Amino acid sequence: MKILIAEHIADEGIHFLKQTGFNVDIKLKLSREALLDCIGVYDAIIVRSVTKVNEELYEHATNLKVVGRAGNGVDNIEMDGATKRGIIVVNTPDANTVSAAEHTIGLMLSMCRNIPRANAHIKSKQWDRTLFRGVELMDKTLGIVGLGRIGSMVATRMQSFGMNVIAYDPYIRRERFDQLKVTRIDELGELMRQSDIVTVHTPKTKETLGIIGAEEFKLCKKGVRVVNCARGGIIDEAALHEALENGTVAGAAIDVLKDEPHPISPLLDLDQTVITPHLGADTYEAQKNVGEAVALEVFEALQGKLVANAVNLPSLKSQELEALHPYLKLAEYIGKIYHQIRRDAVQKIELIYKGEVGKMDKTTLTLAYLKGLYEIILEDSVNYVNARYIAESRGVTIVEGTDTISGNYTSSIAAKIHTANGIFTLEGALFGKDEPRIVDMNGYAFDVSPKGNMLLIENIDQPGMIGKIGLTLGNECINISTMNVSLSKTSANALMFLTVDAPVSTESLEVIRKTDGIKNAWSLKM
Ligand SMILES: NC(=O)C1=CN([C@@H]2O[C@H](COP(=O)(O)OP(=O)(O)OC[C@H]3O[C@@H](n4cnc5c(N)ncnc54)[C@H](O)[C@@H]3O)[C@@H](O)[C@H]2O)C=CC1
Ligand SMILES: O=C(O)C(=O)COP(=O)(O)O
Repeated sequence: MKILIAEHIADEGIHFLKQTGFNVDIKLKLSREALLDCIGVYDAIIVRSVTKVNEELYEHATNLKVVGRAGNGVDNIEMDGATKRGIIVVNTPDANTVSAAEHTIGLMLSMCRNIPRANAHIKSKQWDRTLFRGVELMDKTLGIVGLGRIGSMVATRMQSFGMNVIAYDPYIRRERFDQLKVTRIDELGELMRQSDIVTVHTPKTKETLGIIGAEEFKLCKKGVRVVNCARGGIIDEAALHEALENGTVAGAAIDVLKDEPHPISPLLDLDQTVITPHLGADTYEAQKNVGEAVALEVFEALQGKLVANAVNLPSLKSQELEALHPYLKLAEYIGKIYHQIRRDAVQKIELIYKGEVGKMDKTTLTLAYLKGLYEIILEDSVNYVNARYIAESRGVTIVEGTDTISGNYTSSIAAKIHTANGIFTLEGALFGKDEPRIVDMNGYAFDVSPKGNMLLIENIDQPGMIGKIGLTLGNECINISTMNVSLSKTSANALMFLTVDAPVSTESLEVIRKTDGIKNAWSLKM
């Protein structure tokens, strides 16, 4: 596997990837043309916030399986393009939070006390103490837009400065505001009215781009100050420039610009601004954390593992993933069976999660089922990332449900596949901690461990069939490890699941199918 590191990450991360045996190329500052030229040979790319991972890049990246974002914001990565191609995008959202929060506070203090200008002044060998009078933070109101990881760290730290902290974040539960002792404000306009300093900590999205603009500045106290350590453009730069010039806004502290990495913003020319070149995550600690985290995630994602910080997958914590693992295996096995037996196009899938498994993350379990289902026909081109996309693009309706009652088992997953030619049902249960079993197929009861090479035989339920099948398989040099027979409750047929030592060839399958009393036979690979 080949990995391209396209932006600088810490040595710890590079070292980790190299010792895994992967082929690691470090090509920093490649021109766009050079990047597009070489990306085709890579299985993974690691970037920070500068490289645009977009449709143009995906079109050249014919081998790409993983995009590793060494950092938090993923606004430089086009998610739909990645998802439909099955490219997994991973990031490291917790690794640089402290640094970003501390930089926000550093910027805030620098702005309020005019530290950068005073520093430049004295370094030019001047000493005038009348030019830099600042303002205190104590007893001022800090308005936070976006009370997520960084916003809440800024909140608690600024409370220790004696600030009154209020926040606007409609997506965060009230309890979280109470827990942080932050006053919840229901409207952005109201936050603008009350704040002495406003700091933004949202991701850059269609909704947040320009969320603070000319209209919002009209609502502010005269002399408000603003901080943007999130993404360029969340505070509209033209509106901010105007508000700084007309005195509505007294100061702006900014780490991120709309046109970075090009230092062309008119904000750079104003005395009232303190600006850093996107340094929020630039500490030794954050870079070490980020580098190690992204390296591990890229390594795991390349091995097909479900990674905790996969951005285009449901988000799960590592402990949740661990608990989910045996159920994911079960869901995937159940998925794998249908297309090894039937070809009929799937119209609708009903998945019922029964018992304990009903309390777990159904979205991810359904992805595992769909991955299993499509792996049989699409092989490696399906994974957790694009499994649902594939189903939906084929017009398949997916219905998920739960049932607190799971019959004889603590947990089971029942799949009902609707096709133009009828319904196919399959149920799998988990035995012990992590043993998947097939317990029912189309009304035939079983207790089968789905593993390795298997054979499914449908035969007439008449004396001597087991011996006959044993003899036929023996003649074909097929060694049987286990055999599980189930009789139909409604017809004179039986179904038989066998585990065999080696794959059953098409020729042998034909011989088995022609054996007297055998109605059909399928070779399965689990
Ligand atoms: N300057 C730098 O070097 C760094 C910048 N960042 C940026 O910081 C930002 C925040 O990061 P985290 O706190 O980790 O993200 P987070 O996802 O933990 O928090 C973001 C919060 O914004 C809220 N939000 C989303 N849309 C909103 C809206 N329309 N109005 C109000 N609130 C809204 C969400 O509910 C969430 O609580 C991101 O843009 C990230 O890229 C992160 C690290 C370093
Ligand atoms: O992690 C983030 O979102 C950041 O903004 C840090 O970006 P960077 O990795 O320093 O280019």
